[in-house]
Amino acid sequence: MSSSKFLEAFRSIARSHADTIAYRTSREGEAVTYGELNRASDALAAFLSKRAPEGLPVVIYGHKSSLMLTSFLAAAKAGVPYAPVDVAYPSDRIADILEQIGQPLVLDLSDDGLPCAPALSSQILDANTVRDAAAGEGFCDPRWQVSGNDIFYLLFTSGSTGRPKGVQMPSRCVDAFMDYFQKLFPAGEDRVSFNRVPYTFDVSLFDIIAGLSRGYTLYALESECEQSVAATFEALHKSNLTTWVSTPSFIEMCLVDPAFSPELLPRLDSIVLCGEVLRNATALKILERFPGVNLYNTYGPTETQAVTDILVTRELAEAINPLPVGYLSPGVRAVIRDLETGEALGAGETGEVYLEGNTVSLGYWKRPDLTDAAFTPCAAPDGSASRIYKTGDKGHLDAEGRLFCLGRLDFQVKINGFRVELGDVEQGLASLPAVKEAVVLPAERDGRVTHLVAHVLLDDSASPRDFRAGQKIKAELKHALPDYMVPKKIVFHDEFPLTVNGKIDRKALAQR
Ligand SMILES: Nc1ncnc2c1ncn2[C@@H]1O[C@H](COP(=O)(O)OP(=O)(O)OP(=O)(O)O)[C@@H](O)[C@H]1O
Repeated sequence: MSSSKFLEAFRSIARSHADTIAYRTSREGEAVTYGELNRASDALAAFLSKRAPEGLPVVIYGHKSSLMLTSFLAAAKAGVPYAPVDVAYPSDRIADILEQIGQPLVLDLSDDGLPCAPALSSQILDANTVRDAAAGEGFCDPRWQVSGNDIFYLLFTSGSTGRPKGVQMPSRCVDAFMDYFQKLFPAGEDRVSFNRVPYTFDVSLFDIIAGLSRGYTLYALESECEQSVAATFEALHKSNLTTWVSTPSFIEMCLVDPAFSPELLPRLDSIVLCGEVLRNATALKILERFPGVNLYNTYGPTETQAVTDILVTRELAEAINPLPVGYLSPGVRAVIRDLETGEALGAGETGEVYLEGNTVSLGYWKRPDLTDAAFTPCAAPDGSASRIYKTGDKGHLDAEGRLFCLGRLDFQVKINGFRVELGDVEQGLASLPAVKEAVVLPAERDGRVTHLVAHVLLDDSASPRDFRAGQKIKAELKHALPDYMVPKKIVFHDEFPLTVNGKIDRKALAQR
């Protein structure tokens, strides 16, 4: 009988470490053990196996809670794909997702209820109904569980580049991800990982898949804590964290406060970052603040899950700028293709990154057009059917096989006929001594880019942020970049807005 390696690993931990806490929050007394999580997800799986419409994913709507985790596990045990939807999503986006899936069963685990028409779902079950089912005695047949090419989860991309697309991730890919990334989650007593990232963002799979298969306690922040840095720090103080998981932007926000230190997190020994560029300055600051910690840069689009990792040392961060995103997981291969000809390029040559291997998704839910545009069928080394994913990222491999991601190709614009990489302008700005970080956005009129706007954080937050400061930055930038790449407008900020996933929110910045 084929099975899910992840579920087997989780069940085995639940037997050997039944009393270990699997999930807890900063709220006193809010915790669930591995034994309880296993039992509750078995009972809910029995319920879902009768209630979930055949062939459709079940939508799990809510934020962070043990009931969310119970529901994910229950769906996988029942052989039903799950699609997490976060309460932070706007209602039209939620409606779009329900419509795209097509009348799914919805587990509404939110406090305020689903903010869109009930007619978009076949049935909506509230948190109390789900809790009652999870507290029941239903028998969970191990033969129901997802395995092989069965869809384990359906994650909708953020839609920053258009309408959200449902990435279908098969069970065998989740197993391959677990097999590889368990190494960042070494077994040990009382290991605690930071469950900060929303479940709708694939970076959360580090703690859900690698963490839960290793007996880690996932530590989540209550929603109220997420609203302020002071409350976040108070919660972190109670966390006992050993393993940090977040985007670089989120840890940068924490680093601004000197209280973010080993005194706050005395047990922290690993930091896993993913989802965005890890700047050298940030890496060095982390290593200075947390001496002895293992800092990992990891990379991967939702369509492939994370596929690279590298231990970032002080030596590496001082020697190579920008930092590599890492070595590829052994089941995955990267090919760099020329942007014009599509030809495969050699080491050191920059082009578009294509990924192929055992964690590449099957494509988008009910969108064969988009799937065909981004995925090419191919044969895996063992002869089985596989796919190559066209990432839309610019990058190169070095002679050692390390991958470098140099930004998204859709961050490329044309101004007066000149092709400009926004990432190159951002790097030019960030290399000026006065600039800590920069995001460059195109300003458009009638569908044409007229000029660039630079959004800037200054290294010294006390220095003046007036017209003259902007002129000075532009003058300095002209030494490094051609005139057409120099932004016309400089906007200073205290901090950049972040998306719910913890990435810099470029859409929100464009409104400022
Ligand atoms: N370590 C990293 N360094 C640099 N860039 C990274 C890193 N990790 C991820 N990325 C970027 O994030 C992308 C993956 O993020 P994600 O799948 O969330 O898509 P997105 O482009 O942010 O938004 P959307 O959901 O709209 O597609 C990668 O393709 C890459 O551009």
